[in-house]
Amino acid sequence: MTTAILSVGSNVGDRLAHLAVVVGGFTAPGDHVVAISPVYVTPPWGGVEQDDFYNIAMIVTGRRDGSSWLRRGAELEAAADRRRDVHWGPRTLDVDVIAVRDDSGRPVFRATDELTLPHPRAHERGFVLIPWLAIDPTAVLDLPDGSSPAVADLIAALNPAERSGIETLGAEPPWRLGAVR
Ligand SMILES: Nc1ncnc2c1ncn2[C@@H]1O[C@H](COP(=O)(O)OP(=O)(O)OP(=O)(O)O)[C@@H](O)[C@H]1O
Ligand SMILES: Nc1nc2c(c(=O)[nH]1)N=C(CO)CN2
Repeated sequence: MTTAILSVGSNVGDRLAHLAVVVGGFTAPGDHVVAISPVYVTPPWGGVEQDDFYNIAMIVTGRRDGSSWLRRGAELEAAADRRRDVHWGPRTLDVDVIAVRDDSGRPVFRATDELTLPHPRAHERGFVLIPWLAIDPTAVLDLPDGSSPAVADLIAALNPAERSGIETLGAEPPWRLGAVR
């Protein structure tokens, strides 16, 4: 049994419906959605001019290792007709595995092209950190060097430009809001 933090984003088509594919997508025996953040409207990160994203963070548990969380994310991306065109460009659905813990709560580290854990750019992305903090106010990002910066401190350390413009969506999403654990 592992616990994963997922970051989910969409900026093409029906953004809420695409996020809902992931919210409802952990149906295998043993999978459990522990928490879902509010939906945040976030300006595009990474320098490509494109529409705003809707982003959420989720905490999920299941009988999966890191690769299996990544594979399930890719299946759900495919269900939303995700195409890989422009690097950091527009997409119907993107599922990133931010961090994984084993059943003893120990962080899982990986450094392969297929899967790097924790996600190597998580610490610099307001669209990942702000939703994550909303469902786990004591969250830390365990790093391979042994440090564990608090997500709240990583947000405080962001360039204000990386933080500004990230707002919760006013409308209620089509699933139950908030931390569910
Ligand atoms: N922690 C991770 N979460 C998701 N994908 C990862 C991770 N580590 C490595 N990858 C690999 O990254 C590849 C490219 O992913 P993708 O096309 O979604 O990149 P991106 O979302 O454009 O950029 P970024 O990786 O910066 O979020 C995937 O095929 C996957 O194998
Ligand atoms: N705001 C925002 N910007 C992004 C996002 C995202 O999910 N949200 N995903 C990207 C590719 O991983 C690139 N840029």
